Amino acid sequence: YHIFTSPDQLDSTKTYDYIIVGGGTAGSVLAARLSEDERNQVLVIEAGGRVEDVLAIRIPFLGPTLPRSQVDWNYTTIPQTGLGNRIINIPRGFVLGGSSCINQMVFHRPSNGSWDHWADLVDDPSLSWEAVQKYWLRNSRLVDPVDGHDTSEEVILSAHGFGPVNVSVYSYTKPIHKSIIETSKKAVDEKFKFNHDQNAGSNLGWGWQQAAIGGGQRSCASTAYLSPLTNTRSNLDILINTQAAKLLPIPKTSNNLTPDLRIVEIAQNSTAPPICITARKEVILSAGFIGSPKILTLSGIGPEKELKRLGIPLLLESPDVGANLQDHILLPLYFTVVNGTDTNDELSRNATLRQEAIDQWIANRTGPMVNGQSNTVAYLRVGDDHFSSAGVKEDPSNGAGSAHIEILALDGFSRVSTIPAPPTGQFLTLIASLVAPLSSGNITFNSTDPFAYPLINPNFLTHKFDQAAIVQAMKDILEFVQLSPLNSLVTGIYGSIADAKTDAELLEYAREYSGSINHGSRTARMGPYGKKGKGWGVVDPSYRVKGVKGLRVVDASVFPQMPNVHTQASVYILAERAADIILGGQK
Ligand SMILES: Cc1cc2nc3c(=O)[nH]c(=O)nc-3n(C[C@H](O)[C@H](O)[C@H](O)COP(=O)(O)OP(=O)(O)OC[C@H]3O[C@@H](n4cnc5c(N)ncnc54)[C@H](O)[C@@H]3O)c2cc1C
Repeated sequence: YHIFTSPDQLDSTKTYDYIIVGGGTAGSVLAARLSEDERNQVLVIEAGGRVEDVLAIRIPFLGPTLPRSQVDWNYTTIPQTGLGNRIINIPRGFVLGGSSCINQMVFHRPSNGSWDHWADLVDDPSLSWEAVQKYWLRNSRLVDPVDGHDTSEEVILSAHGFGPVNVSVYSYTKPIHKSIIETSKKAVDEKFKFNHDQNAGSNLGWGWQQAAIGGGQRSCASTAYLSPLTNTRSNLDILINTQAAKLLPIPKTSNNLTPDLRIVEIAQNSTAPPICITARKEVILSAGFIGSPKILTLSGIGPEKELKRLGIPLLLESPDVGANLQDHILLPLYFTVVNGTDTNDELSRNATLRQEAIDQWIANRTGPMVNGQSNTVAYLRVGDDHFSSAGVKEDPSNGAGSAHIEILALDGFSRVSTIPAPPTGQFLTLIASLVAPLSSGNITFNSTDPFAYPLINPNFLTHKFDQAAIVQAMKDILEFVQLSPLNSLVTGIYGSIADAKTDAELLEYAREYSGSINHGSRTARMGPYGKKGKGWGVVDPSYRVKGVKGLRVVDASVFPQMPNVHTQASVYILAERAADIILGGQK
């Protein structure tokens, strides 16, 4: 493909069949797949720069250094009433490959029942587990960890595919994680049972964590889908460092009143003169759960009241644009472990050790830098009484095989909260996450400047169910660390959580220390064909924006309901499916 850094480098006589706005996780998949047919001329417009320019993207252990760096959009929420009015960081990848290049690489597809539930919600069987299986297989593949250890007890090879994203389990497994898995294998309580492969249909129980890492390097949308095409695909152009501001309708040539939104207005900053490019076939928005509703709104597609307030002429009333925002919260609980246990604490504290590890990684892609931060993970359900006591009639998850809460195990004191890392000692961090939240908010805007930041309000921890579920997650963690053999490694609880005895005190701790695990979604939700208006979604099951022509949205904003796992694999699967639908339509 050709890469351009400024719009004036584009050949002004060249035209494109497809314009993809946002070269992130979904956008990179679409760019690679749509350009497989050499008759298609494809243009990607990406706000950020190139992955190759940032070493920390490639080194898995350095993942946590990427948020708040130059490859992050650096968004924040408005004050969150459920979290003591704190403002929460919302990182998003500002780079070709998007958030897949700055995320923590955990790689989980939702359970089999989740997909079937989504298919029911949007009334389209082509979203069922069985129907999307081919997209899972097409997207990722299991590779050996760099230490070459036998993984047959850790994953089920036959559940995995042959796609470009490399996925592996941890190398050089640490004693804490061995102990966690041993504990789960011995646990009497079903909820803590060992799961041989959390990507094989059921996510529930403890398992060895799978991460988008191969050959010791992060495998993201950019390196997996685009890098292999660097010297091929003359029909793919990628324009970086450039933002799409809004979409404009093609001037009408007939009495057809449906707006045809194939003109993209782009600019490099708010003072640069905007340039318009027209797609012959379609524009696809893949600008993420913040970028896509923003572009729709600035183009006059959104809730009428909101557009009026902003003074944007209404093109199409679409009440769900920017609505239904949900995210998963993250809450770390810290434990001291037996003195001298081999954890990552020294690596995190000692700059010389870290540099040596980076040098080793650069020399031969081995050593501690080849791993992400977590290594074992559990997905759990809460009891049905949690629904009724919160006044909830339906199970908030995607069904009986899906989780409400997650526990991520990190060896060492993880720097994911405002609690300062202690200068000495060895730690285990167990992060509680709510993966089936009912708290829901929105994205709104207070400016028509495409470069202005929106108001992001996930309304974290405002729903009664979420409050009960996070307390349950904390109790589950406190129960698990007392089980054998893990209880012989864990020596105590660290921090003020040790004093929390009642549910109310546990909830207070959660309000004080929760942040986002960065799974924002649903701001241009998918709904069934034919149904329009509030609650029926922004796009149909073929990702077409309802009520206009020439425009689809393909990214995390279209999830019909939150995945009850980490979100990237769902984005990849939905993007592979979108490419298939688009290419199928042109045959
Ligand atoms: C710090 C962090 C940690 C995470 N950890 C995990 C994890 O461990 N496991 C997991 O499964 N998921 C994780 N996630 C979530 C997951 O990465 C995202 O859900 C997924 O990557 C979203 O994909 P997307 O295509 O919707 O958006 P993105 O990948 O964010 O892509 C959107 C792209 O559009 C570009 N863009 C936006 N606006 C414009 C515009 N106006 N013009 C041009 N370009 C634009 C952006 O720069 C970006 O490249 C994490 C996310 C973050 C940020």
